[in-house]
Amino acid sequence: MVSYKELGLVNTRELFAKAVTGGYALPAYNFNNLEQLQAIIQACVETKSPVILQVSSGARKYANQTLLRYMAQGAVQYAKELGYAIPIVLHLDHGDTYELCQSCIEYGFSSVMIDGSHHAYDENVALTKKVVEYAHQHDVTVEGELGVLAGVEDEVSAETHTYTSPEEVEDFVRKTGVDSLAISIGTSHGAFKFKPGQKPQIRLDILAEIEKRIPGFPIVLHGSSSVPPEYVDLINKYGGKMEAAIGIPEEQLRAAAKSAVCKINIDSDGRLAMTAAVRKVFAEKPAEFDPRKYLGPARDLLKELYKHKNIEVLGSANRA
Ligand SMILES: O=C(CO)COP(=O)(O)O
Ligand SMILES: O=C[C@H](O)COP(=O)(O)O
Ligand SMILES: [Zn+2]
Ligand SMILES: [Zn+2]
Repeated sequence: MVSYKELGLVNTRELFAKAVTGGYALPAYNFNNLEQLQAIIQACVETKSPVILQVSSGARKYANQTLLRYMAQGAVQYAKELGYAIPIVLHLDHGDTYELCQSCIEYGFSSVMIDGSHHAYDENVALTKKVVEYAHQHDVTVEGELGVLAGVEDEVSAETHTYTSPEEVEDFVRKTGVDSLAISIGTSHGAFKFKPGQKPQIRLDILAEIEKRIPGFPIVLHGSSSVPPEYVDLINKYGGKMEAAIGIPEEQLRAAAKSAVCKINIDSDGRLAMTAAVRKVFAEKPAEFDPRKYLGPARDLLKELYKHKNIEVLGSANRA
């Protein structure tokens, strides 16, 4: 058993309490490699923002869970070296079993998500409650989920959104004891969230209804990339093919961040930024073959993106 506390990581409890009262949201950025982690930490140190580092199932398969864990734990020292000790949460994104959550907790994660939203309600309650009981023994915080996002998620795909039903949230939170709740209000994973011609719109009315039922309770939004057109244009300009990629407008996320939404998950925007930067180098300098010469610019653009998110969208800058 490795306690996250000995590693200098923090759980989400106090950070979420401050974010709810302060009217901002914490960034939850996924990472799979060194350059992404460097960009996240540099951006959050420079903007003095607390941060949630997320490890997904895809990341565990791609990069190895142990390696990612040591990297995130090392980030605590890295931030200090950069000159400012920001609060860092190491979070399991979309945990699907009790055993996985347990193993992450034993190896120093400070927060886990148990995503039981694909199960029947009662099974979701039972699974989430079981994870909470174990996690809380170690002062690890737990995110649950109610409602199903459209699109592909951990190889499971849903055609349409099943919006979170506001009637269920109070019962779910009370029965499970979760620390935060991910909801479905029209966001979705990936770069193709809306069809061309469709108005990109999330259901802030459902969010307001949910907040009425569980006032001040920390809410999480998944699938919250904005898919900046400038990145899509760069990708297409330099040989890519990503027509019709559409995300969540930033002003809607800004509005959500001011409410009880206190964690906003962003992964795809980072993928787009890196892809755009790498494609540009490949197109302009075809003889380049040192990975640092294209991953470096990718890291720089990524850092710029995260600083923008912290300052302009989430409001998490200067909250560390
Ligand atoms: O929700 C996410 C990770 O859990 C990421 O969402 P995006 O695909 O919109 O970046
Ligand atoms: O939930 C989705 C995240 O964007 C991570 O996805 P991934 O499993 O492909 O790494
Ligand atoms: Zn889910
Ligand atoms: Zn997600």
